[in-house]
Amino acid sequence: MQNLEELYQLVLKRKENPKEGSYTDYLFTKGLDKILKKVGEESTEVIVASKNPDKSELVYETADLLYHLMVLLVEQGVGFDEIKVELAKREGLMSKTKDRRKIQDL
Ligand SMILES: N=c1c2ncn([C@@H]3O[C@H](COP(=O)(O)OP(=O)(O)OP(=O)(O)O)[C@@H](O)[C@H]3O)c2ncn1[C@@H]1O[C@H](COP(=O)(O)O)[C@@H](O)[C@H]1O
Repeated sequence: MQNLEELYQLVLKRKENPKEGSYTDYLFTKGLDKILKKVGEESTEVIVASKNPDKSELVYETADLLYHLMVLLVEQGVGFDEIKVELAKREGLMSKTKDRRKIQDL
């Protein structure tokens, strides 16, 4: 089982060492426009799946979207750590916002 960072690292490995028959390699070979098309398609599929009472479809489509997002980040040279740093910054911002709300509520 992979976590998201491990998936990113695997995709990065495919970019650095292309493997014949690999779907990831196929996407990198096709290039940015193809990757963007897939991200668009998978995003739409997440939206459609969200309307379905069966949540397993949403889980499946979310996994597809996350994979294609990892491919996009690697293609664009964005490191996984950059996303972690951005999320960490927001954590700080969110707690400050909550603190401000608490003060306003007094
Ligand atoms: N997580 C994924 C993953 N999620 C989805 N997909 C592929 O994404 C494609 C999405 O299906 P679609 O029907 O939308 O697309 P398609 O018709 O197959 O192809 P397109 O021509 O439309 O691109 C399928 O071919 C899936 O196999 C993935 N392919 C690979 N991974 C991970 O990447 C790793 C490396 O995979 P390879 O690069 O193939 O070795 C794997 O071990 C997995 O962990």
